[in-house]
Amino acid sequence: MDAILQVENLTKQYAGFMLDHVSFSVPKGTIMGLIGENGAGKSTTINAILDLIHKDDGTVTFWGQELSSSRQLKEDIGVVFDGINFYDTLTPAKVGKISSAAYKQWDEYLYQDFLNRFQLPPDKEIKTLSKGMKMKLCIAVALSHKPKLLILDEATSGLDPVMRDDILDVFLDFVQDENHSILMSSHITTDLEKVADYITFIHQGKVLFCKTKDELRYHYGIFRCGAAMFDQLDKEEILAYRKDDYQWNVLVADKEKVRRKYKNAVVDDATIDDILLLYVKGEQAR
Ligand SMILES: Nc1ncnc2c1ncn2[C@@H]1O[C@H](COP(=O)(O)OP(=O)(O)OP(=O)(O)O)[C@@H](O)[C@H]1O
Repeated sequence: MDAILQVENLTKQYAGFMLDHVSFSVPKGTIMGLIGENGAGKSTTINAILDLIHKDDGTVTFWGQELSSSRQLKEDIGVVFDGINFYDTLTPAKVGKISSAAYKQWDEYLYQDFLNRFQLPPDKEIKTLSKGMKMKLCIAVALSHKPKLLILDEATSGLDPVMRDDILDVFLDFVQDENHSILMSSHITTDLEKVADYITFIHQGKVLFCKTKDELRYHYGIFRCGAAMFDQLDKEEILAYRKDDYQWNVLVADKEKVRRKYKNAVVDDATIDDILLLYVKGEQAR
């Protein structure tokens, strides 16, 4: 697997929280979704990857190289956070001018195209833009310096569904070039269901799993059953479970096997939200 980004044993200790030996990699031409409950450690992971916070341990390599002061690496990585970091009195046009001086690979034509596509008025001060417009501006800037890797931390959260859909198409276009990849954290798991190739689930500072989205979609399922059936279940087949008022909801990694083994079993497909909820709010079996 040819990885653009490789994270190995990334560790960061805060009082009351530890990012604990987080490892995953983002292959070329793919989108990696980072999911997890509030406070799971997604932003800490992204900040440590980008060297914005000091890591206690672990290595992060981009194209097989550790992030250093290398200017080229900074050109090659586009970053968007949930929050704007441009001065309020700038306008999108001025941001373009500043960025063209800051980035060797800046493509003004592409930037103007994004301003049009995202319906961003070039001459309005940033302080007068809505949250979603500011977010679109950040995405336009990140893409216009022609990075090879985009790192997005909750970058689509302020956007309405129509604009999110447009932006997701932009992301899918971006990874059509097989030398490009995206790492994106999001609580909007339906967005990840649409675009991600892989999902890394961080729970309480640890990677719970890193899997292809198709494995989750085609193999994971939720077995709904009563107490008697639950007691009979082979515990090896259970990933996590939770009891509600009427039944047991059991997350299984191979829904077809369970369907075959337990006749008349009700086994639903599992969405990423279902998986997250069962792991976070339920009991983990192994
Ligand atoms: N600078 C800091 N000092 C101390 N603790 C911190 C600091 N930054 C983050 N934390 C703690 O680290 C933990 C993980 O936070 P982080 O922001 O990485 O979570 P997250 O998964 O991105 O959450 P959310 O989905 O809410 O954005 C939290 O308990 C948070 O309080």
